[in-house]
Amino acid sequence: MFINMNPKDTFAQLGSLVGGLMFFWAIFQQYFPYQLRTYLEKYSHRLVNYVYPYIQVRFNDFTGERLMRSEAYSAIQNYLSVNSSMQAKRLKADIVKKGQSLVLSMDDHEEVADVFKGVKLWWASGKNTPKTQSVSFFPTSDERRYYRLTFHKRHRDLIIGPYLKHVLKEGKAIKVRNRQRKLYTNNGAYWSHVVFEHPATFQTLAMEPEKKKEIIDDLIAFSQAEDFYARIGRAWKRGYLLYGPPGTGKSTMIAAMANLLNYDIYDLELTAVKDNTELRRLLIETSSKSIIVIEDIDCSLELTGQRKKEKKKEKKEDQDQEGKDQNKEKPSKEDRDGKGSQVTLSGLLNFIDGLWSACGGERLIVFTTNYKEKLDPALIRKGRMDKHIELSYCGFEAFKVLAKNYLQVEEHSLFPTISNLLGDTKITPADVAEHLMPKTIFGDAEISLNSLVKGLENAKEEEEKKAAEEEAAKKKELLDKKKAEEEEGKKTAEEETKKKELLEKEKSQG
Ligand SMILES: Nc1ncnc2c1ncn2[C@@H]1O[C@H](COP(=O)(O)OP(=O)(O)OP(=O)(O)O)[C@@H](O)[C@H]1O
Ligand SMILES: [Mg+2]
Repeated sequence: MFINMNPKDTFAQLGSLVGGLMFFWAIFQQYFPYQLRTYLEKYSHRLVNYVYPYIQVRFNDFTGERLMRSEAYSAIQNYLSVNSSMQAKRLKADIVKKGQSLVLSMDDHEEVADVFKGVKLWWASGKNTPKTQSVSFFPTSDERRYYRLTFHKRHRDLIIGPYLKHVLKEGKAIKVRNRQRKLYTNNGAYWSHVVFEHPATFQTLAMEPEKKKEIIDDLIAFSQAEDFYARIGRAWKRGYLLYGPPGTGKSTMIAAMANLLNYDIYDLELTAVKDNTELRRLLIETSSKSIIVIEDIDCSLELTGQRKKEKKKEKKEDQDQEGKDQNKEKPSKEDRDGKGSQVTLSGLLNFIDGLWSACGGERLIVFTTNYKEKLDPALIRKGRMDKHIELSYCGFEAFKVLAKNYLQVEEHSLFPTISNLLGDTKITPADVAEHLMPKTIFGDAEISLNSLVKGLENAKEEEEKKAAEEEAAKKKELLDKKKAEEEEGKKTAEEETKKKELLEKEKSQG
C-alpha cells in the first residue's frame, strides 16, 4: 500500500489510520465511563507517537495576543521561495521593488522538501479558516496561514538548532535582496527618503581593473565579516575616503558600492545639521546595511574656534596658490545664509568612533573630497577612514571600460592614438564620457572616437600652452628676483660708500 512513498508519507498514512480508529473511539467515548476514557486517550496518544516518529513544528503568520505579523513566518516564506518555485505545483506570486521583480511562494496546502546536511525534511503550507455560519467564496480576513515543518525525531537537535537558524538567516538575507532600496537625505535633523535607483555598477565604472577588483574584494569581505568583527570586538563598520578632482567618479563609485552590497544610502549634508546633538540623533536613526556619505567634507565641515580661524587662513592661502586652477570651492551653507552649523570636528570624530555605531552593524562611512591634503589628519587616520581611494584622471584602461560601455567597442584603429594622448593629457572620465555620448541616433563609434581625439588634442595643446606660460612666468619671476637682488646690492653698496665718505669727512674735520 505504501510502496513508492517517502517514509514520512507512509507514516502519515499510518497516522491517519490511527486517527480513523480514534474517530470511532470518539463516537463510542460517550458511552464509556470518564476514567476509562482518559485512560484510553492517554494510551492512544502514546501509540500514535510510537508509530509516527516524525516531529512537526508550526509557524503561524500572526503571533501574540495583539496578532503581530510573525518575523519567522515571513523569513520562512522568503527562504522557501527558491524551493517552492522549483517543486510546488500551485504558486502564489507577489510583486516587490515597485514592480521590478516577482517573488513566488507556495500556495496553501502545498508541500516542498528541503535537504540540510544530508537530512531530508518537509515544509507544508496550510491555513485555518474560522468556523463561521455564513458561507463565502471570498477569503476572509480571519484566515490564519501557517507553515508546518516535519522531520524525523532522530534529527531533532540538528533541525531545531542549526537548520532553523540557517532558514531565518537566509530568509532575512533574501528579504534584504528583494527590498526596495532608499536614498535618505537630511533636512535639518530629520531624514527624508526617495527610492534609490542609480544604475551605476562597478562594471560601468571606469578605472584600472586591479584597483577595481581590490575595492570590490574589500567591500565583499567587509559585508561577510560579521563574525570576525564580533570576535575582535570592533563595531562592524568601515570608513572609505574617496578623493580626486571633480568628475573622476567619486559619487558614481558610492552608487556602485550601494548597488554591489544592496545597501541604502544616507547622504548627510553636514552644513544643514545644527549641532553635535542633532548629528548624533541623525546617526542613531540610520539603519544597518547602509552607506553614510558626507560629500566634499573639506567644504562642509566648518570648524569652530581656533581651528576655524586657521582653516579660513589656510583656505585663503590655498586659493591664492591655486589661482586659476580648476578650483571648485562650493560655498558652505553658512556662507549662503549667514547662520551656520555648529558641528565640530570632535563631534564628527566622536560619531565615527562613538558608541552609536554599536547599535546595529554593517555600515560604511564614505567621505569624498577634491583636496585630501586640506583635511585634518585626525579625520582620515586609519581606523576612521580605513581605506583611501584615489580617483584620478582617465588612463587608457579606464577609457577602454568607457568605450565598451558607451560604444560597445573593444578594439579600434584609433585606440593607439588615444592611448598616447591620454598619457600626455589630464582629462577626467566625465569629459571622456561626454565625448563618447552618441552624436547621432545610430551612435556611430567612429564619430565619437574622433571627437575624443580632437578633444584630447585640444586639451594637450592647452596644457602645453599653460605649461609654457607657467614656465615663462617662472622665468620672469626669477629674472625680477635677480634684478631686485642686484638693485638691492647696488643700493647697499651706495649706502656703504656714502657712510664711508661721511666717516672720512668727520675724521678730517675732527
Ligand atoms: N570613473 C568613472 N566611470 C564612469 N563614469 C564616470 C567616471 N567618472 C565620472 N563619470 C561620469 O561623469 C559624471 C560625473 O561623475 P561623478 O559625479 O561621479 O564625479 P565626482 O568625482 O563625484 O565629482 P565631484 O567631485 O564634482 O563631486 C558621472 O555622471 C559619470 O557618468
Ligand atoms: Mg561627487
